[in-house]
Amino acid sequence: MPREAPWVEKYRPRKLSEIVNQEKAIEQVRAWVEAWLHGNPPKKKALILAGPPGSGKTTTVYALAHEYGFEVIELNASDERTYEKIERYVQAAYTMDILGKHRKLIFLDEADNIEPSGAKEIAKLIDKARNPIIMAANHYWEVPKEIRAKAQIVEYKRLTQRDIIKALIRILKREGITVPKEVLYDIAKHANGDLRAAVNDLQTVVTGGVEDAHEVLAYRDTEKSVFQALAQVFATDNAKKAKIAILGVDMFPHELLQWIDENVPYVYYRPEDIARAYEAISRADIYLGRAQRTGAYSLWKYATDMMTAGVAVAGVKKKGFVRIYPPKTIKLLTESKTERTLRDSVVKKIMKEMHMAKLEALETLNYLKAIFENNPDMAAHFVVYLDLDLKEVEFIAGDKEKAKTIWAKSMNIEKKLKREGELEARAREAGKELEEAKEAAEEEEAEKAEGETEEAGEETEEEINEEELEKAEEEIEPVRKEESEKIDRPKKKGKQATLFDFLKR
Ligand SMILES: Nc1ncnc2c1ncn2[C@@H]1O[C@H](COP(=O)(O)OP(=O)(O)OP(=O)(O)O)[C@@H](O)[C@H]1O
Repeated sequence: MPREAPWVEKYRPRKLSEIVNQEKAIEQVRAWVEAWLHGNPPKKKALILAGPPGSGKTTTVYALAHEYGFEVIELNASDERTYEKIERYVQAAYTMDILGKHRKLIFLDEADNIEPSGAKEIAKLIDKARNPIIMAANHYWEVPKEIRAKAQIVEYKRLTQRDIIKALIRILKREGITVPKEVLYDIAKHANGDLRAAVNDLQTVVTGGVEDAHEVLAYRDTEKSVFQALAQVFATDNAKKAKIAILGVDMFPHELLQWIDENVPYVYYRPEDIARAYEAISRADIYLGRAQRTGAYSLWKYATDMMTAGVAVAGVKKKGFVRIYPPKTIKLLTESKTERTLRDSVVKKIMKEMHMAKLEALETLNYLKAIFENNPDMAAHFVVYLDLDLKEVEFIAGDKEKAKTIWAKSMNIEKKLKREGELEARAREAGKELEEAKEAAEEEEAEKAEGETEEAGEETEEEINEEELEKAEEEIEPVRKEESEKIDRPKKKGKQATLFDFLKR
């Protein structure tokens, strides 16, 4: 069955006037481009359209080209050969030539991704440009400053939920379909100002059946970045772009692998391409297995490179809209949500108690899983140290029976610690008594030396003092003994504690 064109392309506005709620930006772009066309190139020969994803920047460039008769030369800023390519085009005449070819407009997307090393050269090219250069960026301040200095900024607003709903209704009318109002509200809310995300969600919901809409959107909310990241991985043939796409996805590599694994057959259609993609996946799987067995987590990087870049370049992709499916192995939505919540709460505890950054804490959690699986005694110490609850222990151990054993052991440690606390208090008390007895004895000694007391009285008092001393010594002895047997706990506060603090013991 041929796949339908993505609605984000099908319904991309062709005219500047159709672009929603960016009037001021459009006005600035028009004035700038008209200056070029009137033979009076603006002082700043480049524009930076800056604003959130899915707010209409790319759409503006193409609508502008359409209205004013430009040919768009689209270049990607992260491409290593960008400089060479721009150089080729900036010097081309911008007026229509006698063969009736279009004027050229250079569009440099992701200008916040330009290699800093090339920024100076590109800035020089802007000075020499004979064609309009328009750049787009989500983060204006991440565009290299040499380039910012040469370009005029045009700001794009984040679209409101109202703008998004209006745009979605327009699409539905043209498709001749209706969708319940609540679903539209839900989509607009989840989109967070990104109309591209909203249109993709609408198409997903309509294709998959409106009855599942709420579930799909809820899933999408928690897994937002993975849907977006995978759509990017599967849309590119560029290894570097595929690797960059998954940065910031809050997931372990083996989870991500399941997602990629699930979606390969929907992206490729030729058997040899599917085989190549699975070859990359199985190599990633081998790296992950090795990392798990040996603890060499640096292998994660190779694994993620294989599953992203390796899969992205595996062959010819199907054309059109890519719907990303969640892996079947992550069964019920609720289950995965609970697991995620548990994982987050454990990671937070590791970060707090061990003074670690999130990434490090995630890695530590991996070690903890191995410890909980193989060494219940050590695991029990971690339970106490991190103040984990039973659910969290079950999550880390991955097995209810193991979790019970660890939990019972941790209770014993808690009890011991509690006794230790009491003993410490008693030792402090006994120490105090000992001090007092010593002081009294010393006083006595001094009095005796001065010969100011009677012999009989001296003896009685001396006997009492010695008795007190002995009693106090007796009391303190078991406390000292217990003290020396006390469980060693790594210091909680101050310097970052590592797993090695435990493993060294
Ligand atoms: N202001 C808008 N008016 C109408 N449609 C819009 C608007 N903004 C975005 N869209 C729609 O959303 C989709 C994505 O828009 P566009 O490619 O222009 O986003 P962008 O701002 O360039 O995002 P990014 O920074 O991610 O490249 C397009 O299909 C377009 O139809």
